[in-house]
Amino acid sequence: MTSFRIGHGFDVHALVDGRDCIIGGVNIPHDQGLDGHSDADVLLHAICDALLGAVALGDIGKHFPPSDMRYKGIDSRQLLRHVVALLQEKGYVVANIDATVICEAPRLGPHTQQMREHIAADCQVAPDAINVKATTTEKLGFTGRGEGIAAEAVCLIVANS
Ligand SMILES: Nc1ccn([C@@H]2O[C@H](COP(=O)(O)O)[C@@H](O)[C@H]2O)c(=O)n1
Ligand SMILES: C[C@@]1(CO)OP(=O)(O)OP(=O)(O)OC[C@H]1O
Repeated sequence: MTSFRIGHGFDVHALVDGRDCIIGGVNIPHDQGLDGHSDADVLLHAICDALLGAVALGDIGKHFPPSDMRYKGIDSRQLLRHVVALLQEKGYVVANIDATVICEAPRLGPHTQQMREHIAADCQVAPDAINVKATTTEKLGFTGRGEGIAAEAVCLIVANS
């Protein structure tokens, strides 16, 4: 019988002056960027947590501690590729991922296709196995006030044998 597992991830990073706004591996033009120990790619972090959750391997902070200087400023695509390798060691491959980025600004619609292509390449799947959505919170809450950006992701993984 084919073995499937699901996972869920959620992440938030603050919007601050003087940082790049990197989401889904795309550097998006914006007057502020995301703060963090790494490049603070909130979408890729939610996806890493979903994949780690699916194989019961904890979370991103366990594998890449923010106290470890090896991860300072790291491109989160490297973290995602490492997580996918861990999945493969456990005998699983990605079936599909669906994710939502939550922010008032910047507008993400023009960039979601490129995000999908990056995520698909890093997960070694076709782009149509990856979906990236964007929503505002109608100016409500910390995302609505532009204080930060949140992302959620769910994934399905399948045993590769
Ligand atoms: N940062 C964002 C937020 C939203 N979008 C797109 O706008 C649509 C409407 O957003 P609502 O919050 O009013 O539902 C949404 O479906 C996205 O396509 C965006 O591009 N960037
Ligand atoms: C990605 C890591 C890497 O040190 O740092 P941050 O960029 O601070 O991101 P976070 O989503 O808080 O996850 C923790 C860390 O694993």
